[in-house]
Amino acid sequence: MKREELVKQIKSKESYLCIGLDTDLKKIPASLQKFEDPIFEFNKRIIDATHEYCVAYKPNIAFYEAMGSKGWDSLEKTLEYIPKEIFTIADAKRGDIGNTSGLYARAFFDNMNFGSVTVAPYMGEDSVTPFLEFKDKWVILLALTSNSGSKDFQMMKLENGQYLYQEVLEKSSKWGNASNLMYVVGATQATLLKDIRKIIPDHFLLVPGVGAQGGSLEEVSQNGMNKDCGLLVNASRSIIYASSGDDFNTKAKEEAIKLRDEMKVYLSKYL
Ligand SMILES: O=C(O)c1cc(=O)[nH]c(=O)n1[C@@H]1O[C@H](COP(=O)(O)O)[C@@H](O)[C@H]1O
Repeated sequence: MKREELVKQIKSKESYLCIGLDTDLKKIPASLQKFEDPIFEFNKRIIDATHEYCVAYKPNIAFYEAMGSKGWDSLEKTLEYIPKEIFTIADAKRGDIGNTSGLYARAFFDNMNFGSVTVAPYMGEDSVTPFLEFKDKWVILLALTSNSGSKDFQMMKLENGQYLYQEVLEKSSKWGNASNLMYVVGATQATLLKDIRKIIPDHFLLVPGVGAQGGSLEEVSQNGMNKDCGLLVNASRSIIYASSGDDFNTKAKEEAIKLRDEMKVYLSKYL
């Protein structure tokens, strides 16, 4: 997907919501277990109920990989089912020597038709650039993650006085551009978004960590928005498991609408 198409969708839906399809067989209602592919049935109902209110879906690949070949089937069917105008993120956190990264890129961009893939920056430039060679596809590079372990390396002070995550942003922003490279910044790190915007004013940010992890949507929006919105804010569990009963899809819809309504306000206030 081209950047202009993503921005257009955000403006027309008045939403920068990304819904995480972190679908766990143990958490989906008993009534769906009778289907041949309960994971797909669940995702299908979630997509039907929420697609008007979000601009992206992010299946976390771990939830599918954990189920072996059946899980990959559910993932492929889910990807096919997502309406074409919606941005898709393979949350796989890949990255390896260049030759191997090229194969990961083919897996998600050629074999499956994902619009983007999350990539870890740890192995450096040649591990990331193979993902950037695909037209209208995006790399979403981990910069400052939402978990407590982000302190272990990402917040390490370097000799030049910068934190490691700042160095990651500065250096990697030259590998691609604001039309093929985004960054992950956790919603729990919202206070640092103003500083992050000084380094990368134009790039889109994928911001997970509102909902179940407690990040503030208002703080993220106030500190992180740029002239094109520049944000995709993800919520997974708080939407897809808003109810554990058969009304899971209507409850998911309600949660998605709540977030979209809040986003509408912030788009008019901070954009
Ligand atoms: O790359 C991610 O999406 C990601 C990065 C990060 O720093 N923190 C984070 O929670 N995530 C993912 O975002 C989703 C968050 O899920 P919830 O906490 O249920 O909303 C999960 O799929 C995580 O793997």
